[in-house]
Amino acid sequence: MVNNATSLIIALDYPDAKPALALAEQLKASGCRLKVGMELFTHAGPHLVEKLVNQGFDVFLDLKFHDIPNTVAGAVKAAAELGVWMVNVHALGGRDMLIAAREALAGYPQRPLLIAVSILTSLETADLYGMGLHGSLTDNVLRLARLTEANGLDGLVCSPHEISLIRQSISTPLQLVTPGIRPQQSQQDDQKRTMTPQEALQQGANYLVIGRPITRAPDPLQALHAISQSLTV
Ligand SMILES: O=C(O)c1cc(=O)[nH]c(=O)n1[C@@H]1O[C@H](COP(=O)(O)O)[C@@H](O)[C@H]1O
Repeated sequence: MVNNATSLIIALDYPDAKPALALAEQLKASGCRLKVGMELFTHAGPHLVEKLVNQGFDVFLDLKFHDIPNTVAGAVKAAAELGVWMVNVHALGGRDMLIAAREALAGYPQRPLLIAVSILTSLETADLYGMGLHGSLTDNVLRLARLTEANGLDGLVCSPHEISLIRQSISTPLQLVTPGIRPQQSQQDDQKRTMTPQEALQQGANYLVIGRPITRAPDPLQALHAISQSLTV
């Protein structure tokens, strides 16, 4: 088990099952959780998700559902039936969609955590203007955080930069899931709102989603251990 492993969600963003299963094998004793996103899911499908669940991993199924309420309700049920630990929808799907997703999971004795994506960590204020979303980036994240809280979801995906504002403004202890995690000297890639793992935990993130700094490292386990070490100092 690595330090703070249960806060780490490793994004298995691979083009097929083979490298994903190979990394999962290396991570078995680490205590980390795994994320299957749309690239891997579209290639490898629900069978791979079940396989990881059966190996004992907590799996975050990150398909960011964003559709009409009936369709999203059916999709989150399908995720629950795969036995995943966490599933997400876009908060921009709106109130009725969020309620439909929550209600769809209500009957499952061991339901997944239902998390809403606020504003993607690859976006900044100028991008929001282009999409017709006015106000500052933090105004938009906070508005979606309030919508998420009001409709009874378990948590929110946001960047670590918004954590303290959300914690100050919202009394419900939402589970805050933060991608855009970059160790010192890592490439930013397509992420625009980033923070180091240590700072993100200090800000109060519940979970850190980390992909390429581990999966694209020459030695992913060594990269994970370096991140883990940085969390203890
Ligand atoms: O929902 C997500 O997980 C997510 C939301 C978001 O706003 N930004 C974001 O990067 N993600 C996911 O988090 C992971 C980040 O991967 P890296 O940028 O490689 O660390 C990817 O799998 C993204 O799909």
